[in-house]
Amino acid sequence: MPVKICGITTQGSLEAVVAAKAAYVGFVFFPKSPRNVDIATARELALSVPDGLCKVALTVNASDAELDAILAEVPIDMLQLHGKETPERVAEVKARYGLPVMKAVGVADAEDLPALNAYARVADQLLVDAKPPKNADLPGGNGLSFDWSLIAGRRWAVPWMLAGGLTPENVALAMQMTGARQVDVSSGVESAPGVKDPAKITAFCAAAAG
Ligand SMILES: O=C(O)c1ccccc1NCC(=O)[C@H](O)[C@H](O)COP(=O)(O)O
Repeated sequence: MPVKICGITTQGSLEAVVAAKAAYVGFVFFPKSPRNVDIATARELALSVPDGLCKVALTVNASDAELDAILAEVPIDMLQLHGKETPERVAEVKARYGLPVMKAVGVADAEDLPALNAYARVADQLLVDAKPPKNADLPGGNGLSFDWSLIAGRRWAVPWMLAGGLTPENVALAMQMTGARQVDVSSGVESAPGVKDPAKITAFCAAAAG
């Protein structure tokens, strides 16, 4: 299933992700997030992920020391950089850790689109997400959509995922309107901030599969 379920914090929700045959599972390392996991918890969860499900570590403007600490303990397959990391920093992280890097880019209007081309030159994947509101506590995971027509029919040099305010109810339309072949969700499969709902995970993956 071309789906990333982001912000998994418990074994129960991880089981739902596995059962729904998602392709990616995301662990959030950002203390302000209701989905934050500490390294020990992430390690325990990641060790129980079956082969074939890509384990993504999501960080925000992380230093080398912070990334070193995560990667020393948690078996991670991909890094998601969700802060203000520059293209140079993306390239540096890729070279230092030898892992695929997905760069999240926030979109609110057409002025945000050129950044996607710049990051496509250095990242392995793009996450095309809604731009957070000004003064938001979180740079992602806000349950907000952007105007999908802004990226309708657009393509980049690397694979990309659509994110931002997706739900089991709107994901099929979002994929149809944008041409996205991969999608990412967090709030849209929760019953409360940080609390994943297994039934919504199942419904989301089924709706994304078409
Ligand atoms: O999810 C978080 O709490 C989070 C915190 C800090 C940076 C990024 C975060 N989430 C990034 C994601 O990949 C989300 O899945 C993506 O922004 C979509 O979120 P949502 O609109 O809630 O589905």
